[in-house]
Amino acid sequence: MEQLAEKICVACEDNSPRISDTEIAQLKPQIPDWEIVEEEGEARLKRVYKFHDFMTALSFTNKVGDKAEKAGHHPALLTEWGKVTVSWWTHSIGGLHINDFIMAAKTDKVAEEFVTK
Ligand SMILES: C[C@H](O)[C@H](O)[C@H]1CNC2=NC(N)=NC(=O)C2=N1
Repeated sequence: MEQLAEKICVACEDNSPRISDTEIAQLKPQIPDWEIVEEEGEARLKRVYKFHDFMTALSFTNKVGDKAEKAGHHPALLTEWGKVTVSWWTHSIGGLHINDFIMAAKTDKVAEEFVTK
């Protein structure tokens, strides 16, 4: 099974394909704690990470931000005391692309470096 967290985001254009239901069924088990939610009429991947304080949450946020900038694919990040809500979707196609699944898996890897609760 291809490991999502090891994959690299592909360039994404307006006409890139959304991820298929078959691919979602295959790949979702690698990111079990992520939910697929509908927001503003678009499917998004969303997960809340919990931390023991604000600065740890902020540090996690920055690390995810660095990964995003390097990958050229950017999440919505909501940093609060003790928690960060991360959402991934692909603006250019108004929904989910394989890149979002790759970045969700990479986000889980970043979280492994932190003490979460
Ligand atoms: C030109 C630039 O690469 C694009 O605008 C990228 C930037 N980061 C992005 N991030 C996300 N999540 N979706 C996009 O469609 C997207 N587009």
